[in-house]
Amino acid sequence: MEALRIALLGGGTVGSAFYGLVQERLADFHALGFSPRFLGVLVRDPSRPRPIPQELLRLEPPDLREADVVVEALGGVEAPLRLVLPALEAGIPLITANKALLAEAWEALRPYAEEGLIYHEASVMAGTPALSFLETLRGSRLLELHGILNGTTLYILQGMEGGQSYGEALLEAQRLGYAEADPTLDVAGIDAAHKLTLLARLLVDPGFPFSAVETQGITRLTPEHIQEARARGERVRLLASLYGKGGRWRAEVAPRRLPQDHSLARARGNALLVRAHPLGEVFVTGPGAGGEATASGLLADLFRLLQGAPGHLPVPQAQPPLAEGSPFPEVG
Ligand SMILES: NC(=O)C1=CN([C@@H]2O[C@H](COP(=O)(O)OP(=O)(O)OC[C@H]3O[C@@H](n4cnc5c(N)ncnc54)[C@H](OP(=O)(O)O)[C@@H]3O)[C@@H](O)[C@H]2O)C=CC1
Ligand SMILES: N[C@@H](CC=O)C(=O)O
Repeated sequence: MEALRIALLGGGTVGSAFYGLVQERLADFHALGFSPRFLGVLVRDPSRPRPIPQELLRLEPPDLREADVVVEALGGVEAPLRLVLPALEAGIPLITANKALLAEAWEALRPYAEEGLIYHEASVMAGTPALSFLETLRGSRLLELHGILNGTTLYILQGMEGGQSYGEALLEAQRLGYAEADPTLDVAGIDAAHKLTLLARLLVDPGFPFSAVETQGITRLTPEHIQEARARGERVRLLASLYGKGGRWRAEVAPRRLPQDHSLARARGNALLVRAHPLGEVFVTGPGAGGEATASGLLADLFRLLQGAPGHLPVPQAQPPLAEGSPFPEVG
């Protein structure tokens, strides 16, 4: 049995769930010939209660170059970047759920992603296949993509449809561990824009800039918008859309009106709808936030790594759109 030394950065909602899931799935590691061992778990406040043994908690990161794999669930950009870069330089693979890091620090991380050292299934739609789903679609050319990529805003919009207030629904999403540490990232559409950037790099342009995503959130939506949509037989969802317009890719995050019987409107979880040539239309839906759902995505990546598969590779070169897309109407 080969030892597998894991350095875990972050022991919050996601990091704690990942630690627990590794313990629960020891038999699967053993079946692959590995015995996992945590070198340490980086946190800010070791006195906070969490389901990780106290002796593993670290205020300073363990030496990441002693790890076989670094799993990052800290959040933010600067702090994780400073920690993971030396490990990547040393050729140590990184598994991360941190879409902000990938979206905003791409210039530094791209060479390692192109080497296959970065695994990030959990960064988009948590454990529901989004990146692996889109990788298979590379056999076709993307025509357009529309996704519900943020669980917090979906939860808020569903709550408002059921008569909850915006504030109550947001608090509940935070309690469930769906929201970012700074929930402005969710409600202002920035988290969905981070995720859309990653999907664009995987499918249409390896250098797609985060700044190119036109982003609106749900903060100016009122209960009246939701009720008016319902009266018209529609639902409002925060959609992340990537489509061709005037020969260029447009990436937008905005609240959109969907017919209530549309697959995206009916989805209870996060969802991704893709039209591609010659494949046609494909749709995937499932949980896109929460500790366990995200830990499942991280663990899938760890198994992928142990079985010799590379990380998530950006598309090799930019591809112009084949056709004009048809985004859903915006609200208001
Ligand atoms: N929650 C979710 O549903 C999902 C989250 N993600 C991503 O996963 C990552 C983690 O999210 P989540 O677990 O929810 O966040 P939390 O805030 O619950 O956890 C963050 C963890 O990182 C630690 N931490 C943060 N900054 C530092 C630092 N500078 N130094 C040392 N420790 C630090 C915190 O320590 P302490 O506990 O002491 O405060 C905490 O343990 C984020 O990138 C998020 O976007 C991705 C998909 C879904
Ligand atoms: N805050 C995010 C967590 C998962 O990425 C969300 O609500 O979707």
